[in-house]
Amino acid sequence: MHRSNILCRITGVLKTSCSHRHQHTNTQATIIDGKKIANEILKNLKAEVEDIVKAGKRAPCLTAILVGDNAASATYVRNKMVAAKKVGISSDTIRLPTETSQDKLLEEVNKLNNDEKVDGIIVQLPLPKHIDEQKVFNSVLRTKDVDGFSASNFGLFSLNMCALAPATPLAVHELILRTGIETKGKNAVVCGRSKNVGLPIAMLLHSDTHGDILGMDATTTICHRFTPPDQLTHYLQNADIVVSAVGIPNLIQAHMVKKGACIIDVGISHVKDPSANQFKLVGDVDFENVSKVASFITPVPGGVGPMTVVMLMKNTIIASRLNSS
Ligand SMILES: Nc1nc(=O)c2c([nH]1)NC[C@@H]1CN(c3ccc(C(=O)N[C@@H](CCC(=O)O)C(=O)O)cc3)C=[N+]21
Ligand SMILES: [Mg+2]
Repeated sequence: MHRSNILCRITGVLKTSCSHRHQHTNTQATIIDGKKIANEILKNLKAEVEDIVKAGKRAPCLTAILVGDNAASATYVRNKMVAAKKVGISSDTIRLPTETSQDKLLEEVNKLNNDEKVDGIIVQLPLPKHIDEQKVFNSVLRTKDVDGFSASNFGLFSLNMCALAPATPLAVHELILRTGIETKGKNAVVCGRSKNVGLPIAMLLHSDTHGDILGMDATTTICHRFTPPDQLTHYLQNADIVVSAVGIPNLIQAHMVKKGACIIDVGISHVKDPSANQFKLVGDVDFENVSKVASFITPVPGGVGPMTVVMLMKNTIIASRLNSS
């Protein structure tokens, strides 16, 4: 009984996607301007913070812990602090040396857990090799875990029960939503299976949209390092939505992409720019060529990155409500 229902549904999906196959004649995808959308949302968040302050409460507060001297991490944390300032969230960065012991880091997190003035805690990744990242994330108080990386938040998220979901998946969700494309019953492929990014993105794409649940009802496939190249191409050619979070420049090429697909590029790689003799930021997607096949595409930089920062601000505001009630 159940099985035949499922088969009917699958057949229905196949019929629909064949008869409505996109006849794209335009040659250029719409570029999703993550930076612009991020700035719009930041304005709304600023108004929310103003309301909190008007109600006589202190402004939400975000504290980041940055271990070591990774230049990229310092940039991302700086971007988060700039965004916090824009919306009126107070913020602080605790810098610890690379050789900081795990116990010392856990102690720092615990201090912030117990500090009533701190609403959100970020422990910036990557951490030095001698530290167990998941152990540190699990030590962050659930209601202050604005990254949503703790086992308790991840578990709740998987069950559609969470208050604090991870920021990059939320960013991807929001960008897809704002394209206005249909996601229900569409084929989505996520490249990359990291616990912080790829897996929770797949969780949002596949899950249902009942009530306040943030799902997208897409048929979702996760590809990863053990997906053979020909299979990766096979899955991608059938995908209406592609989210790539791998960190391999030009992994996603035009011939692999279905015409009219929506492409969300979460990759971040720093590659040497031969013309300027400096490093530049690139995603996983061959942007120039894929944008001739896709219907929507995010640029790197200026796509998912700025939206991730915004979602972190949104989580900090949610956390401030959780912590004051
Ligand atoms: N605990 C933790 N939480 C994170 O959310 C987290 C993390 N660790 N570790 C690293 C990744 C990466 N990440 C980014 C944030 C902002 C940009 C961003 O602002 N990107 C800009 C440009 C950045 C630049 O100029 O280099 C853009 O794409 O336009 C990118 C990436 C958050 N992460
Ligand atoms: Mg980006």
